[in-house]
Amino acid sequence: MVKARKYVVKRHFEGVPKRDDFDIVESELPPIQNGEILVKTEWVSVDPYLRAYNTRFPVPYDQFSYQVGLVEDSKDPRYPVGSRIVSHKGWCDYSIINANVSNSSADIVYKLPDLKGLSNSLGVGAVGMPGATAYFGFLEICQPKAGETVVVTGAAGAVGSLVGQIAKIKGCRVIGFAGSDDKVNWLENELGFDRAFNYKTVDVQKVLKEAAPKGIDCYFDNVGGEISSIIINQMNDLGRISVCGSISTYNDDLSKLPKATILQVAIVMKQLKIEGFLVPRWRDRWPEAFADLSKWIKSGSLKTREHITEGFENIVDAFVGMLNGDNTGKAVVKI
Ligand SMILES: NC(=O)C1=CN([C@@H]2O[C@H](COP(=O)(O)OP(=O)(O)OC[C@H]3O[C@@H](n4cnc5c(N)ncnc54)[C@H](OP(=O)(O)O)[C@@H]3O)[C@@H](O)[C@H]2O)C=CC1
Ligand SMILES: CCCCC/C=C\CC(=O)/C=C/C=C/C=C/[C@@H](O)CCCC(=O)O
Repeated sequence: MVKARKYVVKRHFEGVPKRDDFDIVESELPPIQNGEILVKTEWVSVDPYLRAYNTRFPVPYDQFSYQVGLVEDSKDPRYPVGSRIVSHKGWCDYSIINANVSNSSADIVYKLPDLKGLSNSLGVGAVGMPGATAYFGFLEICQPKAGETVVVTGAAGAVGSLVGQIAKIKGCRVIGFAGSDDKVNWLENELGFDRAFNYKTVDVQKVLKEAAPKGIDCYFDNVGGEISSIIINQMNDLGRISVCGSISTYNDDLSKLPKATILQVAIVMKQLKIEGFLVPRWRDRWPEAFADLSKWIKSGSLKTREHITEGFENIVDAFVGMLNGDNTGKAVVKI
């Protein structure tokens, strides 16, 4: 018998999530049946969508998220003992998975991609869902061309740091916004962003006029809110905006936020293309992204950084820390 622990969300979050919004539930797992695998969690992901999706589910619910795990027992020949998988089993230390049974779009399980000797944690980061988000959300929606100017918000995070570097690989000029001077230094001095700014301390409109004198062709929007309105109003005709997320509002009551009428004139007059997306749209094609991303990481043209929290009992702290901006690069928890 294996003793397993999992986080259960017991009440909807109000504002910033709290440790007391969760219970840790312990149980003894039964022996596995035909078609099942027993998985020991090694890396757990904490992501903004866990906050954004919270009110969509009745409580209590098991906290889902991506994780990388080691197969410890197997009655499914596709996933032998000793192999590693990525699943959406979330914040638990052991789980039993039947990859043949899918009750919802959240029942995700696939073999950990070939990481060519890189850390397995990349399976929930640059070679996982956030990597696919940056790759398809930017390349498919922005359709960048060499020489164009690209702006990225949330630029020092899991998705944003990859988008900026992919844009450089495609020959674009890249400007990033992030929430601390250390993050700005990392973007400019290690990742090769042409310019980066601390959105908490600069006049965004002013620095953009100076850093993008020819205007902005592509905007990858991770944060929403006022900064996005300022950026969109400085876009060139026929510019493309990929709306990935709006983390600046995830802890807010949306009914109390101002409406963004100021954007509509810019969208019409500049003939902008603005498109939101959810990365599962391209799930069949994620392996394409993973092949390019792992190749770029191995060759040194794409750099990754992780903000690692240790310990199952510290997952909520890691989650809240990520929402507060503690992370540079991908926030992950080592179990
Ligand atoms: N559409 C889709 O399919 C997907 C969308 N996403 C979205 O992409 C975005 C980035 O996700 P991810 O890379 O995983 O997370 P990050 O690694 O970027 O972590 C979140 C970051 O958000 C920033 N942040 C927090 N509050 C604010 C605020 N009020 N204003 C501006 N920035 C803030 C913080 O950085 P800082 O210090 O710079 O403020 C923090 O580090 C999110 O909006 C997420 O929901 C992610 C995956 C899939
Ligand atoms: C059990 C619920 C999850 C089912 C879908 C399974 C996997 C999710 C996935 O791969 C990635 C999802 C990312 C979503 C990101 C959304 C945010 O950026 C925007 C959310 C805004 C909002 O809904 O308020």
